[in-house]
Amino acid sequence: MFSLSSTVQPQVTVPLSHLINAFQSPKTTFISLSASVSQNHHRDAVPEREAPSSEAVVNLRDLGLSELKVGQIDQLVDSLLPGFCKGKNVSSHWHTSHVSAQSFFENKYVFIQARSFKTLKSRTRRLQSTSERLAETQHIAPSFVKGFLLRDRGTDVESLDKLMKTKNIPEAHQDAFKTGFAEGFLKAQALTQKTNDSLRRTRLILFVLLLFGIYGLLKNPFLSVRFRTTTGLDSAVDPVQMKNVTFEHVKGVEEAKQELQEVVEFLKNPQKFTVLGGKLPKGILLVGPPGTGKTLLARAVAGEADVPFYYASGSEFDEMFVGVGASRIRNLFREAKANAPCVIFIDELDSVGGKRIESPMHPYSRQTINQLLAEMDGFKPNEGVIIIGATNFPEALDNALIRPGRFDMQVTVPRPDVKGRTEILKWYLNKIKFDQSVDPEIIARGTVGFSGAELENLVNQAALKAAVDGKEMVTMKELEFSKDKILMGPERRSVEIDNKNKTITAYHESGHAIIAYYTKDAMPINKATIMPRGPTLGHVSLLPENDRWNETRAQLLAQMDVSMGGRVAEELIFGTDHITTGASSDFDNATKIAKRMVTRFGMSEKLGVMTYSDTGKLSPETQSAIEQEIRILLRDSYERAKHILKTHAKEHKNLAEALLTYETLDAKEIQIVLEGKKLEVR
Ligand SMILES: Nc1ncnc2c1ncn2[C@@H]1O[C@H](COP(=O)(O)OP(=O)(O)OP(=O)(O)O)[C@@H](O)[C@H]1O
Ligand SMILES: [Zn+2]
Repeated sequence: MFSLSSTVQPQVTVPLSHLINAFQSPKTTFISLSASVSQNHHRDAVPEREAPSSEAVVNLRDLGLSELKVGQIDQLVDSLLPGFCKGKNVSSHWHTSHVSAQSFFENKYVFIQARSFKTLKSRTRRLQSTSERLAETQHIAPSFVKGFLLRDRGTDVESLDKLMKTKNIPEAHQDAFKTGFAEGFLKAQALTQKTNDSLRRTRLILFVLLLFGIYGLLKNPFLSVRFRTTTGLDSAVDPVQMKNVTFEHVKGVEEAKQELQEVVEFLKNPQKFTVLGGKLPKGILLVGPPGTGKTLLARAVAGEADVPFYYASGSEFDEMFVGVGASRIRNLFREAKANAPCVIFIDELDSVGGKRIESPMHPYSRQTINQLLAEMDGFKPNEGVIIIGATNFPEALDNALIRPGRFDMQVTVPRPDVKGRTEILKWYLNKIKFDQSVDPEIIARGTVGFSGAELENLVNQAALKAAVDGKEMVTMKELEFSKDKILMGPERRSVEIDNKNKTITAYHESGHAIIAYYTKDAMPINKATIMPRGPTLGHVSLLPENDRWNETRAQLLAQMDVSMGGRVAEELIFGTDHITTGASSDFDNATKIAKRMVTRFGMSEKLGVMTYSDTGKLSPETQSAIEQEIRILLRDSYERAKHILKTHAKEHKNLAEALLTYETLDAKEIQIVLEGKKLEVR
């Protein structure tokens, strides 16, 4: 690996003013846009309202009986009877004049009607259009208009009657005055009606929106959890039927599946177990690193037995409010017992059942644990409820929880081995389109330590990469790409690396590759690249044939030699004065191996088979003896690497040149180059 010790990360600096502009410009567009929208809206809305109106109508509209003003009456009179008011003193006492017993309608049409009447007819009429009403006025206006006039404004009607008297309107003009007055009133009514209608409509829309809002609030899982948190104690618990998840879906954890098989049998037929007097554990603890399929296994147990599955996460019970966590546990168990046989799964058990009794961050955790313990003690083993807990830190669990009668069965769910990884990769590859040349085992060999979830992610990322590149199928290239991305960070294609550095990197990486290729006990090469990725400028990846449970002395020495290859290449090709800092992580690696060989594996003749755990506490003599041994191992390794590179100088040069041309070479291509053949042009 050619590591980048002091690369300055490119930073994007944007002047503050640019940022402010960037924020303001969309804002202004938005404002101007919304302004234009509202203008349009007005442009549309105004004609609709104004359509049949004229100057007079606008004035008459104000003549709603409740707000009838003397000045306006004058205007009205003036517009209907021009010149009539001129020279006359307008009485300002009309409001207080004596109340006539009859309205002007009664006078005219001799229609006696009780005041304050309100009929359905009148209401419907109000909804009719103004023009229709105007046409009708001649015929039915008396009873209809009167309905409005008399509604509850009797005094005003009488005042109007009086007004005509005080204004001394001549007999001949009185009818015209009255008709004009009635027309104005009707138009005012029509307008008020329209406004009321739209108000009612708006209210209805707002109400419906509010209902939707509340519904959404309750449906949204995040909000509903919050909601439950605050409303308290009656959290709803819904089981999930897990018919579609079975043991078939969980790959590479055969032992765990076997152990859980008997739990499935028990759930399928609890009576069978009771008859024989067998006692099954109440709680099963799944222990393993994140993403290894613990949740999936618990689901599969419920799915295999075809029973309800209750999911809860430990952190859900962890409440700041007294009693809420405990009450949730109570609810969960009550529901489950009512639906036995079933599975309760508590993920992150450590966050509810951890040993943090007096922590101020979790003031009521003790209460919650106690409730959990009480519930677990509270039902009989044959009741048909199985509690499966999952944790990454079993050592953090409260001792009371792992006592017999509670979580008394532990099932380890480890990271998958090479066989398990191959199975998981095959399982997820079958869900996407992949090329026949894809060999899942090669990817499995290069992904030591990956969990099931990480392998699923690897396949998914490869599929995404293939889609982005416009490919029809996923090939090894995409799988390798996503593996490297997960392991070492994304490619840094944008970094401009000058030719000199590129050449150094090419020789450095080829150095590693040559040593790996010509050393008997080294791991086979998988790939060499000079593409910068994460903090490195290039790397060579090696693949163990199998997960290595044990390593031999020869294998450890070979690993050291391969590490040395990079620096040795720099020294041989560019000279001692031009060696670079790029080999630092190679030396870290080699030193670590040498140190473990001496202090832990008993592989140094001088220091024997003794282990030295805390080197700081050793005598100075022993310390220097250890250092001496480590140094010898490293020096010998360096010399071996030098020897190999000198012997294969030609191959070294060819490989470096091929890397400079192609950037990345896979195992086959490296072999072709090292055998002195020509690479096919890609
Ligand atoms: N052994 C496996 N076989 C198939 N798929 C797996 C396996 N392990 C993990 N996965 C995939 O990874 C996802 C996440 O795994 P899961 O949630 O079961 O892990 P977990 O061990 O419960 O993790 P955590 O400890 O973080 O809760 C699963 O939904 C599944 O898609
Ligand atoms: Zn290196």
